Amino acid sequence: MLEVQNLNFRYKKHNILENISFSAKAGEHVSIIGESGSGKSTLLKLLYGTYDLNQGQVFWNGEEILGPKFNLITGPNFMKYVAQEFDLMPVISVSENIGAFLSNFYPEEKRERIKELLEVVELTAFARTKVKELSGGQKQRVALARAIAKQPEIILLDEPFSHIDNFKKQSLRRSLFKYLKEKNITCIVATHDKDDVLSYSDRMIVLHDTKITANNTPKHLYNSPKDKLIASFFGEFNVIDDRIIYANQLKVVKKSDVMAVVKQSYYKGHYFLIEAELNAEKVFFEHFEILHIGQKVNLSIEKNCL
Ligand SMILES: Nc1ncnc2c1ncn2[C@@H]1O[C@H](COP(=O)(O)OP(=O)(O)OP(=O)(O)O)[C@@H](O)[C@H]1O
Repeated sequence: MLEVQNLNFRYKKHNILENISFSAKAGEHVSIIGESGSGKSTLLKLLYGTYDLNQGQVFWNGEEILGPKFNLITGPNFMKYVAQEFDLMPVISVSENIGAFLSNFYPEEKRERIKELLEVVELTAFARTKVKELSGGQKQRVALARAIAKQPEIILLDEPFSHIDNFKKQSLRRSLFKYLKEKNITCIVATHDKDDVLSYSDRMIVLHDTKITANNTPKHLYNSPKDKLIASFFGEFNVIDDRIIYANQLKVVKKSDVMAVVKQSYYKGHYFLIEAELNAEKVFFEHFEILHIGQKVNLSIEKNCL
């Protein structure tokens, strides 16, 4: 179990994180979200022992994770951290990078393990390719495979799919997160992407203004976003009578007391996002077909919680 107790950290005089406390059980998947610059990457680095804390403590199964003042080598061996800049060896192959920290005493097992890892990150076809010849997304996949090669107890992922294209992202996400759950590896992910969170995270921690402002299940935070920051993470929304109403909760109906004028329709694949004007304010709603500029529509709020 990871336990973070009253962590405080500043870069020089600039407070980045204050009074951060949370825990994560074995096998739990926790997402850290927040605006750019809110301290997500810094928090992961602190969990890994990259810097000394100004205050507070971090424990894994009761063992304290200490910073460079107390450790020559950053990062305990039960923990792996995949940074946004992946630190690979460019002139050796994908397989050699993935196997770099695996024991050479059992060559057959090592080969099998590398094969399994190449499958998890869908890089089997690139096994012999030199890392310097890979794209950014392919390098990121090598870094992920290398991090899980020795089966850590806990893995820290900083925007793990940021360089990976949409074609691959969905299947890679399913494959990696399923693998971590099966192996009971605790996973802490800093992300901007709701698709990393909604289907996979047990908990979601929101960082804002140096503090944790929410720590709950994604389902709870989606259904009851307590502020605009949380709602905006999940999608387009409106504030109507001081309530947050997602665009997909506002419906066009035959009759209602609320009339809006369509300003724009945005094609989204299986629906259109409609921007309209209601009492001189912008509103957004989803509709199954295009609506034309100037068209008047009646709207109604429909709570469609799962
Ligand atoms: N090495 C550093 N020295 C000084 N300030 C830093 C350093 N690294 C980050 N910061 C500052 O700390 C704050 C938090 O940065 P951090 O990278 O943790 O945010 P983030 O939430 O991960 O952002 P993003 O989503 O853009 O990756 C920012 O204001 C940043 O400028």
